[in-house]
Amino acid sequence: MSPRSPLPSDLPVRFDGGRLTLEDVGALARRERPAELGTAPAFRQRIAKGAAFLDRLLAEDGVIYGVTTGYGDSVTVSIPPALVAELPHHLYTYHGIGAGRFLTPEETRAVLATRLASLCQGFSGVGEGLLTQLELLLKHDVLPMIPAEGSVGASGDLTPLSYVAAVLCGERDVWYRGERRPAAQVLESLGVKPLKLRPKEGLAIMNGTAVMTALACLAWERAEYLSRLATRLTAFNVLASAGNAHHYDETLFAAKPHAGQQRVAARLRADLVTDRPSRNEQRLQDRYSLRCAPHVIGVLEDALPFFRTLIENELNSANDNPLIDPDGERVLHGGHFYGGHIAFAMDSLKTAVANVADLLDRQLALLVDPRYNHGLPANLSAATGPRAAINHGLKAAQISVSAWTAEALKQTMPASVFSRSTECHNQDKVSMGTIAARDCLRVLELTEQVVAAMLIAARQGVTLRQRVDADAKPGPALAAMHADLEARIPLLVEDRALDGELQGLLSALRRREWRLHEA
Ligand SMILES: N[C@@H](Cc1ccc(O)cc1)C(=O)O
Repeated sequence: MSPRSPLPSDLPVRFDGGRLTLEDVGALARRERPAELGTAPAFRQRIAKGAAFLDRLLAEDGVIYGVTTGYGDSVTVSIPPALVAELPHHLYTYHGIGAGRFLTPEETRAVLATRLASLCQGFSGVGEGLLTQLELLLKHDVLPMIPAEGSVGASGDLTPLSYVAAVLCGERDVWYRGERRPAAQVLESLGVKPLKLRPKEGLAIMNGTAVMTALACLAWERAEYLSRLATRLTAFNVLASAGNAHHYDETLFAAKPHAGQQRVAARLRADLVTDRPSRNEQRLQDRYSLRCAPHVIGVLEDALPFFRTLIENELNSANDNPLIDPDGERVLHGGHFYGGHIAFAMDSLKTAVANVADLLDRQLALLVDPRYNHGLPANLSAATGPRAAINHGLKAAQISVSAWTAEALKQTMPASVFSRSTECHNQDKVSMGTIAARDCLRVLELTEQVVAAMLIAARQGVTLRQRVDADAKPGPALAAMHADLEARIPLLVEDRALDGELQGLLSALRRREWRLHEA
C-alpha cells in the first residue's frame, strides 16, 4: 500500500500571530516543514511596541511583577534597580532541576514551536531578538535537552522550559546532529551569539504551557490515526471470526445521532461492503467487543474535534504572565499559564484511547480462542498435521496484548485531580497538565503496541478464515490492506519470535503508512 500522501505543502509554518493548527506543529516536529518568523511590518511593529512599552515603564519606575519583584510568592520582594537585569538569569538557573527522560527530538521541536507561537501573539513584551533566536534553534535543529518531569502545569511548564531559556543564552546542553553537546559550543559553531535576556523575557519563555501543549498536539495526531486503524482492525476481526456485519446497519445508527459513532459504523460498512447485510441465522448477535465497536471507538471519534479545539486554542494563546498589552499600554497580571484545558483534554483522551486498547484486546481474546472464533484453529496457528501439536501461534502475542492493555488502562487515573498546593501556597491550585500529557503519550504507545500485534492477528486470521470458508471475501479496502500485511508478515506456521515484525509494524503505524478512511 502506498505510503502516506505527501503533505499538501512543504511551505514554511509561519509564526506571526496567525492561527496555527496542531498539524502545523506535528509537521514542524517531524521536520516536514520549516519554521519561519513573520516579516510583515504590522507583526514586527506589534512586537517592538510591546518591548518599547515595557522599557518605558521600567524607566519610569513602574512596578511590574517578575521584573521589579521576586517570582511567585516572592512578589512582595522588590528588586533593587541595579539587579533587575540579572533577574531573568536567576529564573532559569534556579529552575534547572528537571528530571526523568529527556523529551525526544520530535517533542522538543514541538515545544520550541509552541512557545514561539505564544510569544508571537504579541502579548509578552519580548524583543524581536528572542523570537529570532527561537526560530534559529528550529532552523538549525539545535534542540535543548529538556527533562520531562518537574512541572505542575500551572506556573506553566517552568522547569522544563528553563532548559529552553538556558540554551537560548548559551547554557546547558543541546541535542545537535545526533549527539549531546554544550549549547555554548554549538551556538558558537553556528556563529550565533547567546542571548542576554531582557527584563521579563525569562518569564515570557518559561511561565507558560508550551510543553504540555506541544505533547498534546503530537498525542492528538496519533490518537486520530489509531481511531481509524482500530476501526479497520475491527472490520478484519469481523471477517476473520465470521461475525455479523449487520450490527453496523445504517438505519440502526441513524437512530443514535452521535456523529463520530455513525462515522465509525459507516467505515465498518464500507470495509465489510454490506449496506444492507443479511441476518446470520446461526447467531443473531455477536459479543459486545464486535457489536459495540462503534460505540467504543465512537467515543474517541466524537471527542477528537472537541479536544482539537481545546488544544488549538491553547496553542494560539498568549499563556504567560503578566501579559503586556502593547495597544492599551497596560500590564495585565493574571494566570494564563494555567493548563487546565490541556489537562482535561489529555486526561480524557488517554481514557478514550485506553478503552480502544481494551476493545481490541477483547476482540483478540475471541479470535484466538476456538470456543469463540467460529472454526479457526487455537491461537490462530497455521500449523497442521502432527506439527500442530508443538506450534503455539499467537499465544504469547495475546498475552503481551493483555499486558499492554492492562498497563494502558492503569495509566488512566486522571492527573488533574492530583492538584496540590505548592510554592508557599502561591500556586495552591495547579493543572498537572504536563503529567496528563505524558500519561496520554504512554497510553498511546501501549495502544499502538496492541494495534501492531492485532495487525499480525488480522493477517493470520483472515488467511485462516479463507482456508475454512472460500466464500469469506474481503471487500477491496480490506483485501488491499490484507495483501499489504501478507507482504510484511509471512504466515505464521512454525513458531517464530515476532518482536522484530512487531517493531516494523509499529514504525509503519507511526509513519501512518496505511491509507485509511478519511471521512
Ligand atoms: N507563575 C508564577 C510565576 C513564578 C515563576 C517562577 C517561580 O519559581 C514561581 C512562580 C506567576 O506568574 O505568578
